[in-house]
Amino acid sequence: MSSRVRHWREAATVLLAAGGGGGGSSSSRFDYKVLLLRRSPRSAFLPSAHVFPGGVVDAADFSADWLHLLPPEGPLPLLLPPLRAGAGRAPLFAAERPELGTALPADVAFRICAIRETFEEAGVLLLVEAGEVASTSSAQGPARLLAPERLPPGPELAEWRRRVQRQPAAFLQLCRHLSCVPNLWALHEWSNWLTPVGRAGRGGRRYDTAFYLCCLGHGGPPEASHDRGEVTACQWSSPLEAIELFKSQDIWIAPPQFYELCRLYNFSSLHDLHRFGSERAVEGCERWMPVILVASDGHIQLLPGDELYPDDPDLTGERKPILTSNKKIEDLMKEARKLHRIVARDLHNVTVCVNIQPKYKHVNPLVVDSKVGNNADCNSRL
Ligand SMILES: CC(C)(COP(=O)(O)O)[C@@H](O)C(=O)NCCC(=O)NCCSC(=O)CC(=O)O
Ligand SMILES: Nc1ncnc2c1ncn2[C@@H]1O[C@H](COP(=O)(O)O)[C@@H](OP(=O)(O)O)[C@H]1O
Ligand SMILES: [Mg+2]
Repeated sequence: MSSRVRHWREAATVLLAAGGGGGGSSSSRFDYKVLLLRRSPRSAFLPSAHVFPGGVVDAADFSADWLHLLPPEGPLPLLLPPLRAGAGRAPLFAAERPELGTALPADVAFRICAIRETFEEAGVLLLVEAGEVASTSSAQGPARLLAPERLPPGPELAEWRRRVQRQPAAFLQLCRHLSCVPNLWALHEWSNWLTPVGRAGRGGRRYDTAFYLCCLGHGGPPEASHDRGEVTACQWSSPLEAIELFKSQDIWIAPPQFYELCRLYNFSSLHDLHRFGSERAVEGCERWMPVILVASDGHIQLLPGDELYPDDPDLTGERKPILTSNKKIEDLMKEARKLHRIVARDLHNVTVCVNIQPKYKHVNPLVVDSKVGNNADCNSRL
């Protein structure tokens, strides 16, 4: 066993975007939709929140058995494009995990985790035929799902889903049974968020979560079904629809997911989003832990690069995890020149304000709500 003290769990999630159905409204700015899941009100972390599919990584996601999937065809080729020299490397991708023995590289294991969780939580299987792995390339455009005739009949697939929920190692058995491989190549490293200290759920739950982008073309968004347990609803929405549902208080989206939806807002076309995400991924990313600054009339989540972001943020909560000010948000905004922050005036009045250059060739979020015009220095408005 590792002697590492664990202050958080490691997790993976996927921004699953799908288009290509040709059935989208012509008045929509977007030709794709993104999958959001509502968490159970009984969840110990983010109850009832809308999030992307995802969850905690399991030892089975790191299993060396994945390397020998599908004998006698041979080892699963690890064809993930290498990161560019000098790329950002978030700690969860670089960590040694001696407790797992000979294990898969973390950027493969976290992809398997995200794909497994998407099956468990939404019933969507992001697999590729084993025989097609060698010719799978993101340069070909958004990914395809398996043809429906390659899947087991509905009740059998539902039983596999329950088995995987009970025992994550069953996911490898399912892939073996179908002669398929998790489509690692369809997932593109996008970002990495660590739950702020002051936002731990029941039992101190915090998550260091790898966020991937996956764009699916052809045939429109696949049917997603919740599991009546951990997840109580599934919906495909354009970034604008999701943000509007949040603003109208129909749904509540946690700040990191809100930030990422505002980034997606830059892309109205699935192909542009896919091209950007797949080409940018070789730059890697860094871990972001928001630091909470409580003001007199709301709170701000400071992000790296903001002039108020601490030089030495308290990752574990042993020093000063939450900052406080007796000033109003408006004053804290007026005084600042370098902004990278999520401003929450209340639960549903949330704005991302950023005027710094994004690192790792990323894109800044767009500010979607013109009602926040009183924020002087946000980079862009709609
Ligand atoms: C995938 C999760 C880590 C959930 O794991 P689970 O299914 O419960 O095993 C999901 O929570 C997630 O995607 N988290 C990513 C980032 C994160 O930690 N978000 C929440 C931050 S706390 C917060 O924002 C609350 C607030 O500020 O009001
Ligand atoms: N029916 C249900 N209602 C609420 N939460 C559920 C549930 N079934 C499973 N869960 C919770 O979902 C989490 C598993 O999520 P994932 O597989 O995405 O990591 C676990 O949370 P904890 O790990 O917080 O206990 C588990 O307790
Ligand atoms: Mg989950």
